[in-house]
Amino acid sequence: MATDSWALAVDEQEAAAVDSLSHLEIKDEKPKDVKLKVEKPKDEKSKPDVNGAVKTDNNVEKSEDDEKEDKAAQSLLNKLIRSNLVNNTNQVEVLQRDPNSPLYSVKSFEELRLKPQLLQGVYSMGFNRPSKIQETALPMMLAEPPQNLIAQSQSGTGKTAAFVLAMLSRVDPACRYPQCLCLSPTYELALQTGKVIEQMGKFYPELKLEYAVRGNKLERGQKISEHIVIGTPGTVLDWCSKLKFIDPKKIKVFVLDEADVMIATQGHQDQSIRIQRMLPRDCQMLLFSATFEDSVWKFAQKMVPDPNIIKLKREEETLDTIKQYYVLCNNRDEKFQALCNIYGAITIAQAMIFCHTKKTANWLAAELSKEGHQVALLNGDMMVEQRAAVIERFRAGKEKVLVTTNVCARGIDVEQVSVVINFDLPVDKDGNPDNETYLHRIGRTGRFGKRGLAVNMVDSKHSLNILTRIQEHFNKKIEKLDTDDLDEIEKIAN
Ligand SMILES: Nc1ncnc2c1ncn2[C@@H]1O[C@H](COP(=O)(O)OP(=O)(O)OP(=O)(O)O)[C@@H](O)[C@H]1O
Repeated sequence: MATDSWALAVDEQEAAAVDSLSHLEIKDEKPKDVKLKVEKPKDEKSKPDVNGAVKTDNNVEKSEDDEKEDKAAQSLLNKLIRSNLVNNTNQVEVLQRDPNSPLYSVKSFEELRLKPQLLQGVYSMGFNRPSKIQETALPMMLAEPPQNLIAQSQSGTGKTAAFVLAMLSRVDPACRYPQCLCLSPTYELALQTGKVIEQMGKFYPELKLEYAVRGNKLERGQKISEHIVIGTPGTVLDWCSKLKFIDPKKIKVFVLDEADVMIATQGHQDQSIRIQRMLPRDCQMLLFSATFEDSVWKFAQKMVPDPNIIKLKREEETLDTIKQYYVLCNNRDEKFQALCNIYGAITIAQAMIFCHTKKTANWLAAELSKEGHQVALLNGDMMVEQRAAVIERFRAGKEKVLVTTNVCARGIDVEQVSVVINFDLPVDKDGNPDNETYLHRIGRTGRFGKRGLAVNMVDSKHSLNILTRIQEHFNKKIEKLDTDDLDEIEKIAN
């Protein structure tokens, strides 16, 4: 990788996000600081929290920006802690624009007839064969004439790698202007995708990439010669319209990534639509989302005319292999005592403990540490990179207990964790049982049908009512456990 904007070594990923920005002029900020910031939309009223800490206390009513920050932070966290594909055995659902044309799917990257330098890039990333979603999405994205695509599949199933490969395949390096434009909801997510472009394009040094992100100030009147531009909607819109750094009429591929995160901010939706309207009719439009609720679908339809649609359902989680218990307590201290009794009676390899607020999580982590446990704490005040580091340590077994609020740990797979303790039961913002979160905390996918143990702490009539409703919802008995009876606790472990 010979150029300044591409000069990244694959094995120096951590330094890469900073390095890749080193050519950018960041006003009033050292480039090193920039990486840690969570991008705020331009219209946001300034908050005291300028260090990018993502405030995510569960019991605080969320503004639109908070919602978006949660989603964007979660998405970034997932990317930072993931090194492999998330496996999925579900069938891909395909809706073709032209149902009469044959549906191609590939089992190898060779079948795609990629340029050799791209195939080399793919293999150098350790990809042996296309992921489930890639099998169908890649032939569609690379077909001639180009076809539009809306694709939805869970985080970690290979969407980013797929559209990056599509963009790299379509670029003509001889034409020194932007031909592919990719929108990401935040600065950090744009950098993450940029890294994938850089890795996959490692053996294609003629291709150049530019980041259209806040802080990258180019000279007025300048035209960008890089082939691929990745950025956030506000800056990309400025570059396409007011500043005219990019000629949108020359864009051949337009990617909108993380549509579900994007739509959490009305401003971003509007900007994305305005950008889309500037593009030529024959521009290939590709939209990706990890989830597909109605709002995402409506937005997707506005953005992508005549699309093919690909969906890959999440693998179903089930409670079938989980033993569920509840413990009756009167207050927080009794809950803590019950927890200590459980730890005293059975050997727990690794456990995750969920609290409702970060205050409780902080308190509980401190108390457990005093008892001599090695405790990891995920707290809503931590920056995403710090959270990722905590999760990595926990995964590596450096700590045996992870105390967290839900917001910090949503979507983190807990395969190796056999015990989950709901120190507080999951409730939504109206105080009703949050069944989905309950399932995600303790459920196991069929394939990993390992046995697990879940203990729910109940400390009031209200929480007993929540528990009863959760039990009814899943139609699975949650047994009462007397934590003063050591023999009884021992039995549950067998
Ligand atoms: N064909 C493949 N073979 C092996 N690993 C792959 C393949 N495709 C992608 N990966 C790896 O799997 C992980 C997830 O891929 P990717 O980031 O593309 O998923 P995603 O669906 O875009 O996730 P998100 O929704 O979080 O952006 C990454 O570590 C990526 O390098």
